[in-house]
Amino acid sequence: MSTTDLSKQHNDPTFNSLWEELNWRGLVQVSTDAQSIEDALEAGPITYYCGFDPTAASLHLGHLVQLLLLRRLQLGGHNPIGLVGGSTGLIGDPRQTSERVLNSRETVAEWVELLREQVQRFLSFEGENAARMVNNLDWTSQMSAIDFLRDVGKNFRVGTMIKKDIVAKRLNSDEGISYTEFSYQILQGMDFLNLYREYDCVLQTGGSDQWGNLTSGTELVRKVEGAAVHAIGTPLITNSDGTKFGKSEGNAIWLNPELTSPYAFYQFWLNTADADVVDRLKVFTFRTREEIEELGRLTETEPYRREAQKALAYEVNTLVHGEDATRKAIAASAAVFGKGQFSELDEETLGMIAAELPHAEVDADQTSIVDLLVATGLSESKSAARRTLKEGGVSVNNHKVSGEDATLDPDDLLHGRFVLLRRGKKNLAAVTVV
Ligand SMILES: N[C@@H](Cc1ccc(O)cc1)C(=O)O
Repeated sequence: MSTTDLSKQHNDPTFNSLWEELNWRGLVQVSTDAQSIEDALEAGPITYYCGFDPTAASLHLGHLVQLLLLRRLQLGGHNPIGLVGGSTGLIGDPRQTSERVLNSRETVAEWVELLREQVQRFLSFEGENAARMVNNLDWTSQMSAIDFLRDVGKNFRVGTMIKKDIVAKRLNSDEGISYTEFSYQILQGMDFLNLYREYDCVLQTGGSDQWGNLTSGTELVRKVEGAAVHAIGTPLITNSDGTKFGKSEGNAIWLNPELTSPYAFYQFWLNTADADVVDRLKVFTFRTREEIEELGRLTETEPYRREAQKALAYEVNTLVHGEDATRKAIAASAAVFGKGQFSELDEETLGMIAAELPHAEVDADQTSIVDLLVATGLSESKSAARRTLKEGGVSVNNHKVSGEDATLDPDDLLHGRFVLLRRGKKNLAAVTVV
């Protein structure tokens, strides 16, 4: 990922407080005492943290809500701590469904480093409230089992632990829950205590599904230190039509451009439903209330212009992949929708497009358009392909071709290997010549 210029973002000065803005953006689903949090945020810089577990080689869209919340609080003058879960990643936060498979220590350590880089991009490490990165393996790897049970475990009541939402669900499932995953909440609680002691950290943020773990920390700090610390749980993002947010054809949308290309990422946001786009702008961009309300009005009066979706896709893509990648993604989208030239795109961008389309690999001597229409699946048969060609419904790189025996020109091979074939207005496929 490239570096984003974070200095361009700011909180909206029209709100009475940062807390009010977070609520307007719909970022607070659940929290410890709201008034105390608002007061603490107003009283002066506080230190807060959010943790990320290495369960994969990249963070995904669910994490982006947290990354941007970290950023919003830092823009408000507060001191962020980004935590990577070098130890918690070895244990596994219980999921509702089933026990996790343990990953090797090497894999977890590798992923920790990849995540650390991703988290860092959303924080500023300069100025008075410079961010800090920590790894919870640093305060757990040397701890003995005896110390853990005597010093930490004594503060946890099993009765309380089994009432936590996800633990309760797992306990009542056929599969049950291992002692390992059951202990997870103690580790996360210990993190908060440690960060409270070390850095005076008084707020933890996370998804609302983290509520059990968040309160494990606030309760531990209260018990051991007699201090009131806070937690904010953000809502799970849902699509208004009931489909799952953050997936494209069942696949997760990753922040790593090698796992989800900036082009696919841009498309994902561009496809946001009218009914959801205002909510997404609130959560995933730094647009002001006024700007978002205006985009909401445009969505109502002129939905076909998709101004809100374009603003959303532009901004989120820029936040995650940088301005240059976004410009290329926009040019690529224009070409895909027949409003721009494929020949103007660079090789990498064409590769991203090809990866998202029906696709055929052919030899250099296979130049018959009829054959290519069939190979890519754009036409069901050679006779169907001939018919479409005769009707003038086929284009190569957005240029109409005609004649049943049309063939590819060497010039048609973009960057020596890509051809974009279109049938009708909407059906696009890629051919790579190997
Ligand atoms: N449990 C969090 C990650 C986390 C780990 C350690 C912490 O101290 C905080 C958060 C999650 O799965 O998303």
